[in-house]
Amino acid sequence: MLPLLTAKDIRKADAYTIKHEPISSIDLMERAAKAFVGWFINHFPDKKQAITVYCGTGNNGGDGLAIARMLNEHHYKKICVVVARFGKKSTADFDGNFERLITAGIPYTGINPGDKLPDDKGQIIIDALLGSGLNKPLAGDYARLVNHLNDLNKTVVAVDVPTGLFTDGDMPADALVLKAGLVITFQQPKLSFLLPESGPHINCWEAVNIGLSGEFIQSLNSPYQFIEEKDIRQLLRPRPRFSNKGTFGHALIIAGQPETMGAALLSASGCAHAGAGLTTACIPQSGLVALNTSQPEVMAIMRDGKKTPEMAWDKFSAIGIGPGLGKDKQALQLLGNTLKNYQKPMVIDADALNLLSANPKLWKKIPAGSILTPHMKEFDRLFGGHISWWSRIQTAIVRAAEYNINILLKNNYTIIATPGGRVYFNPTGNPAMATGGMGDVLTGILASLLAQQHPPEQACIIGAYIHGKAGDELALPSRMTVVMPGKLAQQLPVTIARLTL
Ligand SMILES: NC(=O)C1=CN([C@@H]2O[C@H](COP(=O)(O)OP(=O)(O)OC[C@H]3O[C@@H](n4cnc5c(N)ncnc54)[C@H](O)[C@@H]3O)[C@@H](O)[C@H]2O)[C@@H](O)CC1
Ligand SMILES: Nc1ncnc2c1ncn2[C@@H]1O[C@H](COP(=O)(O)OP(=O)(O)O)[C@@H](O)[C@H]1O
Ligand SMILES: [K+]
Repeated sequence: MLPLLTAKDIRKADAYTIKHEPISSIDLMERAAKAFVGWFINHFPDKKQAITVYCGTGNNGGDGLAIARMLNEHHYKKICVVVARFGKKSTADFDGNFERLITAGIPYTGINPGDKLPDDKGQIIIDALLGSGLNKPLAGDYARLVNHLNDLNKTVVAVDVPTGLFTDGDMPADALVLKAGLVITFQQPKLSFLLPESGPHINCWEAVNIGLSGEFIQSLNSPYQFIEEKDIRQLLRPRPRFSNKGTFGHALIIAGQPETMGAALLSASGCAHAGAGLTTACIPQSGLVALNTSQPEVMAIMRDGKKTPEMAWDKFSAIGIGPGLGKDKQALQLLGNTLKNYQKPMVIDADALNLLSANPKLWKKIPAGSILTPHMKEFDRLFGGHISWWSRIQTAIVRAAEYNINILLKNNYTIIATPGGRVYFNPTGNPAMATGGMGDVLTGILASLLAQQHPPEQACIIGAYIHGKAGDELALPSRMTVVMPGKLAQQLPVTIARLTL
């Protein structure tokens, strides 16, 4: 896992590294600039392109000056530096790098408050105006400059953080930010890069290691963690040779209405393909032919639409409930009965979440360790409206602890909040997965992993990762715009095999 730090903690990690490595802060800046330049050269190898580096007078600006000098050393011929001197102060490392820039004979233009903004003949803009030190929304001269640069519609490469973007905390929806085609960010993605509010401002980002003390970063015990492939490789176990279907549990998927049988089929398919030993689907009677035809592997318990069928609850190692279930009286009764009769962690999704929102009495019946899988709208129905994704995360932390549950909030970077206060961000998945039925497959995967005895927190981490990874394997190589959920379910055994040692 890659710990994700807030700006405050990043400053602490910078200071610790400077003191204990030890390294002078200007040398750390040099290292950061070098890491940036390494990536920059890979992405933009054409050394004849005109590049303008816009620098503030803080350490982000100091990085910009060092980057301009290094690009010049790498024979980028047309480097132009613009220094925005909008404040009275500058940092010592900015000043140090300014001297080095002058010594290297690189020309620069200074702009002071109220000055006319210079023309820009560059093809590429490097944004080193403000970084993680942003402490208020852009206004005045900064706003004027950023609006001007946005209007130029050039390729912008941001240093560490796009100017105007807060790294964490609530972000106003209308925040002014210098839009970046690429952000080369230091040490770790900033938390805000993983939230939808950053979508309009960042096309893509790359994190480069600048060697901040790993030991110190771990000691901060950040609640925020970024899942990496190696974590999944550690968690997935090969199937033992002496095993049988009983070894991998029996999952029950309670889902579907006559008109939403597809949700039940997709969920059951996700469950079986993710490796449950046995999968049973509790479905409306009218769906039996569809189930038997499309998935002969899955067993059925039929519902007549009137009362909850008799079920031997104990024989199921895990339950997933909700996809396409409907919100009528029978669905409510079925959810109530399930919560009354089943005490092990279960997966609660879709209509089961909507029923829960409308019937808050059910909250106290949810088994400890259960997994709730809302998308944004379901989340807000459960917990009230939110002004930002940051505030949704804070609510998820509180509610996961209060109800002793895992909340898997679906998103481009799906967010998992655990009862112990951890927040995991899942890196896999892509927009080709934004298609109806995709969440139903995830519910099946999660129920399957619970049935296979993965503890709920692990099931969330593995489930979100392999779901997104299967989607990536299908969509990315051929730039497919849509991945069908049924196809994704079929891809799962391949994805899992590739990740199993
Ligand atoms: N040793 C370190 O601390 C390192 C820092 N690095 C760089 O340093 C950056 C952070 O530097 P700083 O903390 O100096 O901060 P910035 O350079 O991001 O900002 C400079 C100053 O601008 C002011 N400011 C904030 N918001 C403003 C606004 N809306 N309008 C006008 N002024 C505003 C603040 O007083 C802030 O300190 C990182 O993003 C990274 O690029 C890297 O060089 C790696 C090492
Ligand atoms: N742009 C995207 N990037 C990554 N994953 C996505 C994207 N869009 C959707 N997904 C994933 O697809 C699933 C969609 O779930 P959901 O909205 O519940 O679908 P449905 O209710 O139709 O089954 C979630 O797991 C989500 O993370
Ligand atoms: K910047």
